[in-house]
Amino acid sequence: MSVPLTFAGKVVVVTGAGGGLGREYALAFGRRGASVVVNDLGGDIKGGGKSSVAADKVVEEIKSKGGKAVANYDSVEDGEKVIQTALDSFGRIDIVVNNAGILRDRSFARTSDLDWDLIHRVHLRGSFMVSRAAWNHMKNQKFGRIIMTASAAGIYGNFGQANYSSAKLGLLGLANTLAIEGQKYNVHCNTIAPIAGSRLTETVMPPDLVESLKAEYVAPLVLWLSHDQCQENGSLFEVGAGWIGKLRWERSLGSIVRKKNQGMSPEAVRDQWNRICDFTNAKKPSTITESMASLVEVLSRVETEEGISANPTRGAPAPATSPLDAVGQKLPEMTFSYSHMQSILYALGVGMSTKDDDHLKFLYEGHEDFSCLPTFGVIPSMGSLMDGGLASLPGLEIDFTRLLHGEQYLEIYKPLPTSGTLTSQATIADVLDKGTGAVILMDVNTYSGKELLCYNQFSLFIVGAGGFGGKRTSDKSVSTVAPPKRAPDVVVTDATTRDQAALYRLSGDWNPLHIDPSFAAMGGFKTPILHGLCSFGFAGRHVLKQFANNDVSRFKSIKVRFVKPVLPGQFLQTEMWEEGNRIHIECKVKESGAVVLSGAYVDLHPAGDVPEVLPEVDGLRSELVFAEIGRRIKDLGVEMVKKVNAIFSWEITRGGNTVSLWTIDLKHGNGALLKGPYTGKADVTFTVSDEDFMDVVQGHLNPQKAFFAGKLKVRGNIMLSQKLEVILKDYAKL
Ligand SMILES: CCCCCCC[C@@H](O)CC(=O)SCCNC(=O)CCNC(=O)[C@H](O)C(C)(C)COP(=O)(O)OP(=O)(O)OC[C@H]1O[C@@H](n2cnc3c(N)ncnc32)[C@H](O)[C@@H]1OP(=O)(O)O
Repeated sequence: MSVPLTFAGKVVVVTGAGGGLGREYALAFGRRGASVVVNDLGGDIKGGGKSSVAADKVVEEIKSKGGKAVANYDSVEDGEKVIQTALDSFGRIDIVVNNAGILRDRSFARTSDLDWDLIHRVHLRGSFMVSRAAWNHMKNQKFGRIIMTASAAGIYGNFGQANYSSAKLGLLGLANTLAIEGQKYNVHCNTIAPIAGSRLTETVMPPDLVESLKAEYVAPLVLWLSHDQCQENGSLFEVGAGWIGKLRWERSLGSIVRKKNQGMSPEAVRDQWNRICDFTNAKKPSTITESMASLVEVLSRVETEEGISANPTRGAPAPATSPLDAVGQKLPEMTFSYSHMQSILYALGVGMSTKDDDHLKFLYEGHEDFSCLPTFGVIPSMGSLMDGGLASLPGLEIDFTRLLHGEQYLEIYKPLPTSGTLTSQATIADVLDKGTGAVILMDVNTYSGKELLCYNQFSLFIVGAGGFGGKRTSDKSVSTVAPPKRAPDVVVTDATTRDQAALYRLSGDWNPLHIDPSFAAMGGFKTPILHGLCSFGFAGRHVLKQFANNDVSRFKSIKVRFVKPVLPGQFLQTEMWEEGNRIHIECKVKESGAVVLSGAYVDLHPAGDVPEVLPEVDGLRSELVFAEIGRRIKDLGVEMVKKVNAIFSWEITRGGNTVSLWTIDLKHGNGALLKGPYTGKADVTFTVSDEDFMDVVQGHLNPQKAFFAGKLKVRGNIMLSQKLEVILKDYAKL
């Protein structure tokens, strides 16, 4: 048996409680133990006259059944007096039911100033005055329930009720805001649109319909919404004849009607009208944040895309897409030109300072060893990605207020130049469904000319976008690694400044989340948060200094997971464990002790070990070749075969003749690249265009470079053993 809802100890004010719905509410509250203030001015339905009779009768009725009640005869416009009665009689106020109302129906053309003002004063201003008088009492006692009474006339409009409709829907707006402001004080405000046979409805409905719309079929909803067990807040209900339904907003997906850097024309609006009004796949924003978020997303799309031409099927509903559609998609090539200024700006952005002597090599272009920080490797693709490249992919309808940087892996193949022009190619490697969010894995290769300089794996966490039916893990993801279970070998504490994010963003991550308080609020943050890659840069340089003496050529790779946001101005504490050439990292916010970077590590090249440079390859390392080949083969979706083969080879052919054959023996050390005649069967064959072929044989074009540049094409069957793949992965970890 369910426990009855009681209101013992609670004090309720019901306005307009002399009859109809208000009377029913007052009686019901009285029966269930509440102390009731029965407010009624005793006027007629048009707002004329004044009498205490109506309220007194209801008070007597409540008392006669053993309840507690007092009458109040003030106008709701004197809200203070109404609430004062509750305070004087019962010492507190817990619940306000704004019910009082009058009608002055007129067709719009005949509505006088008085008709308009009177209705607004009683309904809208009256509810405001009574609620405001109760508000602070409710806030202070951390409990309050307010009911607003709207009407179907307000929601849908009704002939002859322009004044009433507008006041009634005004009440909904008032309630929505009170719900937000009261939430954290447990002061809830909901709105009902009752359809009940009352003095008001009698004037517009036939008597038999009025009969079935009894006030007693509305009161139970009011009581439930007023109870402390009920957590509903900011909602609107239609109720009548024993039926209750909840209402919400629905918004069409809409359409972008302008192009980047162009104005917006009424013709474009006309041409997109069907799409604008099409409710297929409609959204249901329930907060201003949700509503704004899609606008932000639209803005970012306008900046990158095509606008109208993005919707080739004019007038047709947008096709349903899934995040999984994005897997394997490549983004347009990105070009990034920079001078020493960007290198220096980045170094400042991740906390370098001239107060540390050994930072000068990163801050002064005249320094004899002027260098670019290795973690700058995340920057060349950042601007283009943030400019909307990512959002342009099918299936990735990213709500940017919900995008958090989840993880980052960066591998450097050659120290980054302090200036230059680099190109980057990005591919969506996978999309994961983490339940609480979606994770987008994006692989980015950055080249200087044809030379691969670095590889990034961005892992982007879209909060709330999970549940689309994707897989939870991916073999494409570079894993985090837990630190050893012992005290760290080195701990460095470093201050971020209040303007750290404002400075860091100048390096290309323009996400407003890090600077704009209102955007941050949309993402649920009290203040803008620091870029994940800024803390990443701090941690990276801590390792570089402590374990590699700031020698950038020793920095091989870095992986981090961002587990909690950092606020600009907080202290970062980087704990480091040395395990051979791997330095494990965990980063905390010193003030709170909260771990912010976890499972992180930096891999260093051994001291004194010049990275192995293949004679023919001009700077490319053999394991990189493996990793790249592995990635490319996987990209081709080749079926795995059980054949285990430690020799991986490919040949360059022309006219069916093998001209050059390259073999990688995975058994040998770091994977030496062997050149020479190979008598066995080649597992992989690549072909090359005549032009490129000539360049290769004449020594102008290195085969590996041609391969990376996509000039060597795969031909024939490719067989890749599982063992080989495992080995390739192991190489990636070296
Ligand atoms: C477009 C251009 C590219 C560049 C984009 C750059 C954008 C930048 O401007 C944006 C930023 O810099 S944001 C600032 C940096 N990031 C952060 O502060 C995020 C901090 N992390 C969090 O808040 C939570 O971990 C959070 C919210 C991420 C996850 O927390 P929960 O939802 O509570 O998840 P939880 O219950 O702990 O775990 C659920 C599953 O998700 C996995 N997971 C958790 N944290 C993850 C993370 N950080 N990255 C990836 N996966 C993560 C968990 O492992 C778990 O999955 P499983 O059960 O399979 O293990």
